[in-house]
Amino acid sequence: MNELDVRRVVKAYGPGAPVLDGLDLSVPGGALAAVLGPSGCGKTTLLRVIAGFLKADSGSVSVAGRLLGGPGVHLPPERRRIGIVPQEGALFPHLTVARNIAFGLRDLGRADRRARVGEMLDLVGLPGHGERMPHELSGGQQQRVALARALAPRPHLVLLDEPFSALDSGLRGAVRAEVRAVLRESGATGLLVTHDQQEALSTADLVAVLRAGRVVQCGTPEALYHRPADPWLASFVGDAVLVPGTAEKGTATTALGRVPLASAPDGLRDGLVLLRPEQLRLAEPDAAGAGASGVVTDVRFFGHDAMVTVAVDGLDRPVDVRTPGPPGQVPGRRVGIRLTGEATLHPHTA
Ligand SMILES: Nc1ncnc2c1ncn2[C@@H]1O[C@H](COP(=O)(O)OP(=O)(O)OP(=O)(O)O)[C@@H](O)[C@H]1O
Repeated sequence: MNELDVRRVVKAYGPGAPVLDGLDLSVPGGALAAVLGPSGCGKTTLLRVIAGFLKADSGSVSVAGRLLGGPGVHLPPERRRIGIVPQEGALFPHLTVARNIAFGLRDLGRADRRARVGEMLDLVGLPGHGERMPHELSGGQQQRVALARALAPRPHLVLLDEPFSALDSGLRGAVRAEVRAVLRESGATGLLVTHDQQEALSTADLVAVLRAGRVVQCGTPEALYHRPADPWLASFVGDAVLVPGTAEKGTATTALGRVPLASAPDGLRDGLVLLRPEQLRLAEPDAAGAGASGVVTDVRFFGHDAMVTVAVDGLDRPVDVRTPGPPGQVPGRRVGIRLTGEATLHPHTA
């Protein structure tokens, strides 16, 4: 199985703090991993180090057990067997779709090249489009051709650098799903760089969040969302409700009620309890099971759901409750709150 292994990679552009500061990242063969982080955190730098366009100051990069960059080793990009799907304008505008896809297949004979281009066009759902010019395709079709071009030489790893950012939002979801399906079918390992949390959570098997030059957490989308390493990360990947609480025997007691803990640092008793707004349910103020009550201060309706802000008795800051469908609430109404699921506990200082 193919596998990407990035070990303790350091990369600085100048005398200041390094952009990558001892970064570790492993991606199992066949998985699609997303590298997610705020603008300027070093995502593109990491991609360029893996691809071989940049040399790391120290550390190593291996793919499929082969050392590509490390002490005394720096293979050029064309010898790394890595495919790249860049942001936009990815295709050579003066070449047909077939010639774009055949670009990395110069080592094959004519007949084999032709056959491989045909296979790739089928794989990305564009059979018969080989003689078109890139400008004759939609944005989504162009990205599929870019993916076909990257996959054609059978790379061990495909790097996707914000490949959906130029697509309008209506098209983005569909193209993402197609790209994911094509990558699965090809069996290639993928690394998708994005600053879009929804994209990372909905598209990737694994999400690695970058901050201050390191991966702060790498896990499945579910683990990242429900067991975030710290409150910053929790807020970065979604909406978070943070309330003070006390832990005892795996359960936290808060002003919102009691909730089982999915994780807590060893020995931590008092801290911040982290929940997602959809774990809070509105109830009648005196309903059985309601752990708290308060007054609705704001209601925002998003169509598929709504966010209801509640000033809870005993809490300094209001909390957000996500409710499905029309909220059926108005500011000023008194409501109860019930907690569901599990929470995580974090130190106050985190
Ligand atoms: N060639 C360069 N020379 C000097 N500094 C650079 C260079 N390239 C990037 N940087 C700096 O390194 C940091 C990380 O940049 P990088 O492009 O890797 O971040 P990113 O996470 O991809 O950001 P974005 O999401 O905005 O694309 C930034 O502070 C950037 O200004």
